[in-house]
Formats: sequence, C-alpha cells, structure tokens
Amino acid sequence: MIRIGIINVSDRASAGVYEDIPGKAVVKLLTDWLTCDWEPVYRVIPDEQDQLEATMIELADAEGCCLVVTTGGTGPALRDVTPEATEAVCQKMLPGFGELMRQESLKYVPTAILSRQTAGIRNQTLILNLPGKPTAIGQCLSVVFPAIPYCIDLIDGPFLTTNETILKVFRPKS
Ligand SMILES: Nc1ncnc2c1ncn2[C@@H]1O[C@H](COP(=O)(O)OP(=O)(O)OP(=O)(O)O)[C@@H](O)[C@H]1O
Ligand SMILES: Nc1nc2c(c(=O)[nH]1)N[C@H]1C(S)=C(S)[C@@H](COP(=O)(O)O)O[C@H]1N2
Repeated sequence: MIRIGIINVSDRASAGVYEDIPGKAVVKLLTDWLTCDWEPVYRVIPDEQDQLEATMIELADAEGCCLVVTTGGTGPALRDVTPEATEAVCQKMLPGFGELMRQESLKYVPTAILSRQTAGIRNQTLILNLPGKPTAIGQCLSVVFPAIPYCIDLIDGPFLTTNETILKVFRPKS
C-alpha cells in the first residue's frame, strides 16, 4: 500500500486550540486526486524542531511514506522551524518547489514571500512544506503536484496515478 505522511505543524492545533484544518485539507485533496490505493499517516505536532525532525524521520524511515507533506511553520516567526527541520533530515534539497509555490501564492497575497517553504529528499521520501494558512494548501499543492509522481519515480518509489480530468501529472517520455 502506498503511504503518504501528513504533518500538521502548529502549536495551537496540537494543543487543541483550533482544528487541524490545513492537514485535513491535504488529505482531502490527495483523496480527490489520487487513483492509486494509498493511506495517510497523519500527525499533528507543535513547532518544536526536534519533534518535527523525529516525526519526519519516523514517517519516512519507519512508516515507509514515499511523500511527507508538512503544513505550517514556514514563516519568519521565532517558532517557525519547519524548513530547518526539513533541511536537517534531507540529503538533497529541491528549491524549485518553494520557488514555484511562492510564485503562485503571490497571485493571492503579497505576504507569500514570507514563507520559506521548501522540499527535499530523505532516502526514498520526498518531503514537502506548505504554509499553514488553510487557503494556501490547495493553491500551493496543486501547482507542484504535477511534478511529484515523477520525482517519486526517480527515487524508486511507488507509481502514483491521478484522475487526469482533475489533476494531470507530467512524466517525461523515456
Ligand atoms: N486550523 C486553522 N484554522 C484557522 N486558521 C489557521 C489554522 N491553521 C493555521 N491557520 C492560520 O494560518 C496561520 C499560519 O499557520 P501556522 O500553523 O504556521 O500558525 P502560527 O501562527 O505559526 O501559530 P501556531 O503554531 O500556533 O499555529 C495562523 O496564524 C492562522 O492564521
Ligand atoms: N498561498 C498562500 N501562501 C502564503 C500565505 C497565504 O495566505 N496564502 N500566507 C503567507 C504568510 S502571511 C506567511 S507568514 C507565510 C508562512 O506561513 P506559515 O508559518 O504558516 O508556514 O506563508 C505565506 N504564504
């Protein structure tokens, strides 16, 4: 079974102050888009770098997720450490993901440039950061997702398929 990790990184959501809306939004989008069998491995944790790194490692190495999507903690605030945690656990960074998501987000908010969201590879797992704003989830994920299945092919992960009438993926012809 294909497994995809979702980590909602938020002090307030993890404390139950508000609902983990961004994490649930990721699950909903993937459910709508993916036609292959998959299951979410879901976590809600505070903005603590040690805990975030440990959770990313757990989902990648122990839970076998081919993709781990984080929400929140990408901004300039003191407690925002998601990109640092991502860099710490990845062997390779893929800065194009952050560049494209910021470019897309700028169509909606001038504060898009405040997100340091990035992506990287840990062994056979792609780790991708999204901002915590619930409205940012679809805006960011839909613009980068067309490249994600091929990225996972390149790290010898499972073959992801989508409903092409909703979201078309791109795989270069060999
Ligand atoms: N579940 C949610 N419901 C409503 N708004 C949310 C939710 N999650 C995030 N947000 C909004 O997105 C912003 C950024 O999310 P993020 O999770 O990074 O929050 P934050 O301000 O760093 O604080 P916290 O870590 O306590 O969530 C929040 O300030 C809030 O406005
Ligand atoms: N698409 C989109 N991107 C966005 C936003 C948004 O509302 N929509 N908010 C921005 C703001 S205000 C901040 S501070 C940064 C970081 O958010 P985070 O700390 O929740 O990850 O994301 C930015 N990117």
